[in-house]
Amino acid sequence: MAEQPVFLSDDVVARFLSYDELILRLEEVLGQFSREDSSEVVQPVRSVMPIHNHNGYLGLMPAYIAHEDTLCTKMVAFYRRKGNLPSTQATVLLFNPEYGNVKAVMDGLDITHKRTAAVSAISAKLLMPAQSDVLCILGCGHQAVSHYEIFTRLFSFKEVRVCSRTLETAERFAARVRGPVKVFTSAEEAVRGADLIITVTNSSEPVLFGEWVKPGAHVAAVGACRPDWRELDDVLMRDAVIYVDTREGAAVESGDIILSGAEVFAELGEVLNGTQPALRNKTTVFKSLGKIFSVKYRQN
Ligand SMILES: NC(=O)C1=CN([C@@H]2O[C@H](COP(=O)(O)OP(=O)(O)OC[C@H]3O[C@@H](n4cnc5c(N)ncnc54)[C@H](O)[C@@H]3O)[C@@H](O)[C@H]2O)C=CC1
Ligand SMILES: O=C([O-])C1=[NH+]CCC1
Repeated sequence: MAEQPVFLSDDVVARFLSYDELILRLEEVLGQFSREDSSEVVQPVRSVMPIHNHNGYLGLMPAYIAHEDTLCTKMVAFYRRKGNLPSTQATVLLFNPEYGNVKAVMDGLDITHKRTAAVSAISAKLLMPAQSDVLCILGCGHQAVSHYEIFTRLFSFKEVRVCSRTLETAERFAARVRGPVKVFTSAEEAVRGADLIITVTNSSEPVLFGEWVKPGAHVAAVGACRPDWRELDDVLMRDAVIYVDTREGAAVESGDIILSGAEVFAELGEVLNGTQPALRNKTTVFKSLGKIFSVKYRQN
């Protein structure tokens, strides 16, 4: 009989996750995923089901890495709502690939926050202007915190600006993070002149407009993960070079790509593999949807 799965709570998972390890691991997996001749990393487009009564969605995200025999899935529930209820919940199951039994059940919230921020940081490493002094974060929720942590750890900015839907949320964020932050009440003022812009809102309408964006800036667009949701306007989508985590996912899930008709230039993994260039001198957008995901867990 199979052993009982272990359960790892969010605080235990948080203790195991380091940004440095995550970046190395995600660069490896993004590259493997994007190799045309490779079935090493199998990750179908997630299936997403609406939770009608609660303005939410449940997404199933299975992944299999053949060369290391890792089989796992994340289940993520995400909501568009105001107030104190959480906007995302996630659980990760790690399987024994030979028998199909579950070896570990992990709370997936910290994984979701840190993994997403780590992939955005990889996009910035590849695509942000060589001289990047000003970081602007639009949206001040959970993802904003993990993005702030990793971006200020990896890069040196002269100024970090934030703006959210309400001044109160932005001020709460500024009080929570360690380090200087300039709170703006106008998104336009926060964005103008920024070298790197991160959108981490739960908005379904554009919050970032091409007219505001400095030529050559890099945008990591993390919210708007539904085909009818937007964070970026048509002008930005038309003028920027668009990078994604997976082309198939972008074609069915990203409202910014589908509704603007923008063409995807490359997957981040293709840039990491050297098969597509990092056009650092152009205005670039990395549209993140959250696909590349895999878990290794050693019981000892
Ligand atoms: N791409 C990916 O891999 C992932 C994407 N997400 C998405 O990222 C987004 C953010 O997630 P969380 O931080 O967990 O959500 P959250 O609910 O903690 O924070 C959302 C923030 O957006 C702000 N906001 C809403 N409308 C705004 C507007 N018009 N202008 C400025 N700020 C606005 C809210 O005030 C709040 O501070 C969500 O859309 C979520 O679904 C979440 C996980 C992974
Ligand atoms: O990958 C992820 O966890 C999510 N993507 C969109 C909402 C949550």
